Amino acid sequence: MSKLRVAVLGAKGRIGSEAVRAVEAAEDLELVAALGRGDKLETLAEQGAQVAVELTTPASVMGNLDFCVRHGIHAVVGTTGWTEDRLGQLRGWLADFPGTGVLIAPNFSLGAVLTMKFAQLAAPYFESVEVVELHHPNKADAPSGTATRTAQLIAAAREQAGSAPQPDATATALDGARGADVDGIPVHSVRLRGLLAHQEVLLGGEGETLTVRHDSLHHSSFMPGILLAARRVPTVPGLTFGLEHFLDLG
Ligand SMILES: NC(=O)C1=CN([C@@H]2O[C@H](COP(=O)(O)OP(=O)(O)OC[C@H]3O[C@@H](n4cnc5c(N)ncnc54)[C@H](O)[C@@H]3O)[C@@H](O)[C@H]2O)C=CC1
Ligand SMILES: O=C(O)C1=N[C@H](C(=O)O)C[C@H](O)C1
Repeated sequence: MSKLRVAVLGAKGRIGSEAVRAVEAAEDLELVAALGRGDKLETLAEQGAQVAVELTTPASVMGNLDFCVRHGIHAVVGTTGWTEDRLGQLRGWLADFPGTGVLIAPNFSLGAVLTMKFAQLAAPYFESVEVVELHHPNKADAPSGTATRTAQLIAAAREQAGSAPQPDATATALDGARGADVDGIPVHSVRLRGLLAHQEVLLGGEGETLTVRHDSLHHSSFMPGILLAARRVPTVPGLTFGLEHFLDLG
């Protein structure tokens, strides 16, 4: 059986370099390109890449995906910075190339995907919900893509359940003291040497709290999800947001 031809974009980065090793080690995948900043995207077409794993920066991801979609190269995207505007633009490109699949995963680790699911499930049953994400200090964006997505899912679950607004008597606060507001859910970002990627969802009700916590201790935690997505994305045309849809947890 022929191997799936995979390229990695952002191949010299923290997660990209781990992805290069993971693709090389997978018996059913062939690494046909490993591109860093400044390398020519044409290499993807020249090398016959079928799937591009995009792990770059919010500033680079749209240009890379524009190229991939126009060349019928499926994409698995871990890069953060997704807004409704960007998603709309990407959907527009995909509409012109209907056979092409793009998966955007705010987080490729199974534990993080389950954290989001558990938080979404629990959110309507508690009066208060806040998200704390903790990352290495080299991370460029805050809040994390995972925390943003988690808060959006929590907010949607609470709206659907008709939950009351969260109790909060704060009358004065220093800027930032109550975190960022993502769809009404406070999200707090910690940047600390020694950490990699961690998240807690704190839920509070009368006389009880529930904490859902996940820790990525090494970039290897993201690799099974990336490999699964690379294998699956050619069979799922259009835009998919969230690895849970490829895990049948959707
Ligand atoms: N979805 C997930 O599970 C995960 C997502 N991420 C996200 O992935 C992205 C990268 O994270 P890190 O590896 O920590 O950052 P990093 O800064 O270590 O790596 C990014 C790399 O992309 C390169 N790059 C920039 N523009 C490029 C272009 N046009 N073509 C090719 N390479 C380009 C940079 O030179 C750098 O080597 C971030 O947005 C981060 O939040 C990180 C870990 C897990
Ligand atoms: O930059 C990181 O490291 C990570 N980025 C993603 C995010 O912003 O959620 C995924 C994970 O948290 C690691």
